[in-house]
Amino acid sequence: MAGPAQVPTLVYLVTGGCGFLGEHIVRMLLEREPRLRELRVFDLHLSSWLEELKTPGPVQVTAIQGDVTQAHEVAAAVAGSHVVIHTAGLVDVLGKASPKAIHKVNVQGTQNVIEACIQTGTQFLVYTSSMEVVGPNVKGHPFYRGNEDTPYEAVHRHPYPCSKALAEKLVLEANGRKVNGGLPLVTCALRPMGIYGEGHQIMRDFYNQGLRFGGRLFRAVPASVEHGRVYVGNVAWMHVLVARELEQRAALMGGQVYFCYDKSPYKSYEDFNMEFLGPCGLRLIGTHPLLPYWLLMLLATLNALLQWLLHPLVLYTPLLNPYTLAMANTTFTVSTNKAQRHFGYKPLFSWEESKARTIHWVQALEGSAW
Ligand SMILES: NC(=O)C1=CN([C@@H]2O[C@H](COP(=O)(O)OP(=O)(O)OC[C@H]3O[C@@H](n4cnc5c(N)ncnc54)[C@H](O)[C@@H]3O)[C@@H](O)[C@H]2O)C=CC1
Ligand SMILES: C[C@H](CCCC(C)(C)O)[C@H]1CC[C@H]2[C@@H]3[C@H](O)CC4=CC(=O)CC[C@]4(C)[C@H]3CC[C@]12C
Repeated sequence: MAGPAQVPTLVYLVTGGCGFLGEHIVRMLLEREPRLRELRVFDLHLSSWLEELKTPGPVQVTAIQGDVTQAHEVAAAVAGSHVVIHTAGLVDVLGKASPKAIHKVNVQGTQNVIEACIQTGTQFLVYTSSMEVVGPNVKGHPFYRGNEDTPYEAVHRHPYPCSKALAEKLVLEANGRKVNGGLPLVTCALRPMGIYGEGHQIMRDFYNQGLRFGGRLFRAVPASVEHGRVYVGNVAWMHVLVARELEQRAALMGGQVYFCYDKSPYKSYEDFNMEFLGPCGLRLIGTHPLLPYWLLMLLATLNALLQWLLHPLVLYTPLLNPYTLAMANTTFTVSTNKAQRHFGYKPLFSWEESKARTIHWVQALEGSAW
C-alpha cells in the first residue's frame, strides 16, 4: 500500500502475465509495489482471475489480449509504461510446438519488446531468461553450485534453450541504447532455475501420472544428481525488486544477468518433487533408477521416433524424451549471492513456507488422493 507520502505514479507492463510465473508476478506487484498506478497485463490468452483484479482499487489493472510476435500490438501496450517485465515465452521441451514457433515467440517476440521500448521511450526492461541459457549443455557436463561467473561450456541444440540464449543476448545488448527522448535503455535478465509452486503444470502431470499408477512413481534418475529449483513466489519477488531498483542502480545492474535462486534444497528432480507429492500420498519406488540409463535413453529415443511418426495425425508428447532425460540426469545447481549484493534480494518465502504452499496446492488439485 502506498504510504501517506507516496503518490502512485508508475505504469508497469507484464508480458505473459497470465502464465504460471506471470500470475505470481502480477499478484506480487499489486501486493508489494506501492508506487504502482497502472498494471498492464499482456497475454495471448487472458485468464478469468484477471477479472477480480480489474475491480476498482488503488491500482488500475488493464488486461491486454495480444501477441508478442506482433510488433504493433506490443508497441501499443508498451507506450506510456515506465517498466516492462517481459516474461511471455513459449516454454516447450516436450515437442508440443515447432522450433519455428518457439523461435518466433521467444526471439522475435523479445526483439519486438526491445524495439517497442526504444520507440515509445520506455527506459526499464526486465527479461525472464532461464538457467537453460547456461546449461545443462548437450555434453552433460555438471554445473555444481556455480555462479554467474563460473566458466561453463554452454552448447545447446534444443530449440527452447537456443531461443532463450538468443533472446537474452538481444536484451543484454540493448542495454544503453537510446530510447525515444534520448535516455538510455536499462535492461537486465533473470535466469530462474527450474521453477516450482502453485500452478506448475509439470508437477500436476507427475501427480496425475502417480495417481494413474496407483499412487506410485518410478525412479528414473539417481538420487545423487542435483537439479536446481526455485519457488515461484521468490522468482516473482526477484522480478519486483529488480524492476524497483533498476532506476537507482542502473550503472550497476544494467546489462547484468542474475540467477534466480532461494533456499530450496539441492536434490534430484524426482526427490525434490517428492517433497510435495509424498505428503499428498504418492510414493517414489526404488532407491536407484529401476532401469539402466542406456535403456531409458533407448525408450526416450523411441518416444522421439514415435512423436515424429505420429505428428501428422496426433501430438504425442510424453514427459520422457532424450532431452528431458538428459536434463534430469545432469547436475545443475547454483550457489550465488549476486542478486543480494546488487539489489538486496533475499528470498521472501522460506523453504518451509514454499513447501507448505506447494503441498497445499497439490492437495487441492482435482482427482487428489486425499
Ligand atoms: N517454468 C520454468 O521452470 C521456467 C520458466 N522460465 C521462463 O519464465 C517465463 C514464464 O514461464 P512459465 O510461466 O513457466 O510459462 P507459461 O507457459 O505458464 O507462461 C508463459 C505465458 O506467456 C504467454 N505467451 C506465450 N506466447 C505468447 C505470445 N505470442 N504473446 C503473448 N503472450 C504469450 C502464455 O500465454 C503464457 O501465459 C518464460 O519466459 C520461461 O522461458 C525460466 C526458467 C524456468
Ligand atoms: C520433465 C523433466 C523431468 C522428467 C524426467 C523423467 C522423464 C526421466 O522422469 C524435467 C527435468 C528438468 C526440467 C527442466 C529444468 O527444470 C529447467 C527448465 C527451465 C526452463 O526455463 C523451462 C522448464 C525447464 C526446461 C524444465 C522442464 C522440465 C524438465 C526437463
